[in-house]
Amino acid sequence: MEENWDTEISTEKPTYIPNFSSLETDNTDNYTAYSNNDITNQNYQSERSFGNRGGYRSERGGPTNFNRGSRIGRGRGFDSNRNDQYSDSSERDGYNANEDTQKPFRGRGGFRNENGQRRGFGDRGGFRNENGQQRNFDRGDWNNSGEGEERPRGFGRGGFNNFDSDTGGRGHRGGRGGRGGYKGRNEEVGVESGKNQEEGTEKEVKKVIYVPLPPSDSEDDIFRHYQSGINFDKYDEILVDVTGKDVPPAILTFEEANFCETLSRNVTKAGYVKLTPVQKHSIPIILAGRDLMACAQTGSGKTAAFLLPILSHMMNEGITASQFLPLQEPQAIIIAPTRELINQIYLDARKFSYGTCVRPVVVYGGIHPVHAMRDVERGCNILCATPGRLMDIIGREKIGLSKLKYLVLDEADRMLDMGFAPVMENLIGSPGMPAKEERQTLMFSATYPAEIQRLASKFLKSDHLFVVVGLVGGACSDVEQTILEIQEYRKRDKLVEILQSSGNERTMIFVNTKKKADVIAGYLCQEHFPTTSIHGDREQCQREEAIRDFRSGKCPVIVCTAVAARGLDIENVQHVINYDVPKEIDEYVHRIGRTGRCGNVGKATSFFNVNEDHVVARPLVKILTDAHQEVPAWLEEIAFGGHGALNSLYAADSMGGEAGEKYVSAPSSAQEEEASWD
Ligand SMILES: Nc1ncnc2c1ncn2[C@@H]1O[C@H](COP(=O)(O)OP(=O)(O)OP(=O)(O)O)[C@@H](O)[C@H]1O
Repeated sequence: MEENWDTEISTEKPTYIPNFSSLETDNTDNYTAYSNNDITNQNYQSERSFGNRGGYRSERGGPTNFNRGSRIGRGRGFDSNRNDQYSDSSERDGYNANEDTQKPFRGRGGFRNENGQRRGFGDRGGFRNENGQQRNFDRGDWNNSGEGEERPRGFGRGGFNNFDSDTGGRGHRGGRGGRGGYKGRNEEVGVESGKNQEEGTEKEVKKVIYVPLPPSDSEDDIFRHYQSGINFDKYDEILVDVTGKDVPPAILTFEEANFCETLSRNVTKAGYVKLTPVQKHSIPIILAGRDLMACAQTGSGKTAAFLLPILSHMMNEGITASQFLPLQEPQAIIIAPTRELINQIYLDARKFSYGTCVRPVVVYGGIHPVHAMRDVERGCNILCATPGRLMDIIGREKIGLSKLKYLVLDEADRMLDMGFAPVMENLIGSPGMPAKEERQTLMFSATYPAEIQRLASKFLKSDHLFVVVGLVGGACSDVEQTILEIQEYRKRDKLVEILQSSGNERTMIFVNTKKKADVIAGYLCQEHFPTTSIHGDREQCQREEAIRDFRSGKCPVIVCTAVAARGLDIENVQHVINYDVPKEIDEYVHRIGRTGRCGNVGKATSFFNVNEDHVVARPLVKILTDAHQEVPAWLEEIAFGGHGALNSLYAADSMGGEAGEKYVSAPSSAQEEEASWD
């Protein structure tokens, strides 16, 4: 799990993504992975980095020269010193993440891929290890602290440092030479000392170098929103069920919520005129001080359902942020499973608290920890955080819990599933965390598996309420769902065919593995669809750039893994394509919920490969039926017919052969590598 500050440093190797610029005659990068633009306020100047010289072999086996003869391996560097000043690097300059010096590291950049092709993101500069000793990467040092050993490898100049304690020794062996070192995702590049420079503590800090651009302060940008759609009023027809005792009556209008003037003004400026059902029921429940578990379909306004009553309380109490206190004690903590989602929630909190003294702050993995802590120090009433960062910042005693009144878990079922539950347990057991009787705990999601509902009660008061709008786990009814039965080897052509016929529609394509995300994004670029991608192996700056490019329409196609399945609210996503059907039906519901939001209509197409996906056939039929969608006869047959026959009928698929050929079980691509959450 990525969110732990330390494990984050030690994640897997980044996936290589080719630079497709040479495919375009005008030499513009469609694939934003390593676009030649200045991609962040970090002033990355990666003009010549990241290329590869050789061809890129497509899955079909044919060599595909994505980047013929691009200028590579010169390692023009970038400077992320704290003042965000661009280091006027020479062509060989490397990368400087040092906060105290502006001296750029010299990079002669080189990195060989698995085929021995040279790539160009390198540092040639020295590097100090945890003991403050200079380590010289020039000579191919390799330190894998996961294995506690140090051994030289054939890295040419430069080295590779993998602090991965979990995946240590994963054999990044050989073939990665070239001048300059390869910078592992979160390694301490250019850090003078591995010690924490804050307050002289001895705790080791593994440096993450990304400092995101502060969001725009312009009122227009803060309140920018998209229009609710033609089906917004139909939300009122959805049945709502509230379980529990002494249920506060629902409100029907914003006026009934009795928000203070500033909050009401902000709600209006955000374009909210009418409440959605989840808001009608949740707002009075939260205002009444009750614990809540709420379930409502994707895109139906759950974020405002918890933010508005919390902010209303805070504003009525005249809460103001205390600036420059080393220990901040927020009144509310909001947790979400992915970086992009928590950032989005933060932006909503900022919007609704605009013009008040309530200060929301966001901390998440992949950004510079010192930057995050400084931001917290400036005052923090609402802390929006991913789980690992939250625990870290609490552990560093930058955040105290004594004033905590609201604990919100967005995507609560995800926050309580096996991946995050231990962190959540730690959180509620943290010193100073008010007992559940003393705080208000709020959980929101579109899906709640039964076992998660049971687990949730551990976090909630016994008199909590459960609001269900529609069906628990039901898909958004505004999304037209199509399931296509298709064999694996035909998926790509089908994808291209769909994209060609859909013009410039903003499309999210979901796959089950990070590697596949790269491959499909690359393939689409090659086919001249401006495409970007987001997955857990991409650097945070690249992830954010990918979302920016998709939002702006610069890249109307984005290939995603599960990191983008939940919560993201992007205007005008017209089509979601499940290139791979997810292994869990709840994820299907979240994925297709990236379209058809806020009363707008959308469509979702899923490539159903019987060999891989038969296990979800039955729940999928239920989802389609509940959402009044057409259920293909063949899918019903798979769901409810004898499955034994299916194996032989469809087995040949994975081999690319005719049905009826001898079946050889191939490992599921989804098993190969589960898409990381962060
Ligand atoms: N009452 C409202 N009037 C107009 N727009 C609204 C209203 N409530 C929410 N919205 C807008 O609807 C969109 C979807 O809201 P939100 O992201 O909160 O959905 P969600 O239910 O949390 O979805 P998901 O389950 O995918 O996380 C947002 O753009 C939000 O600003």
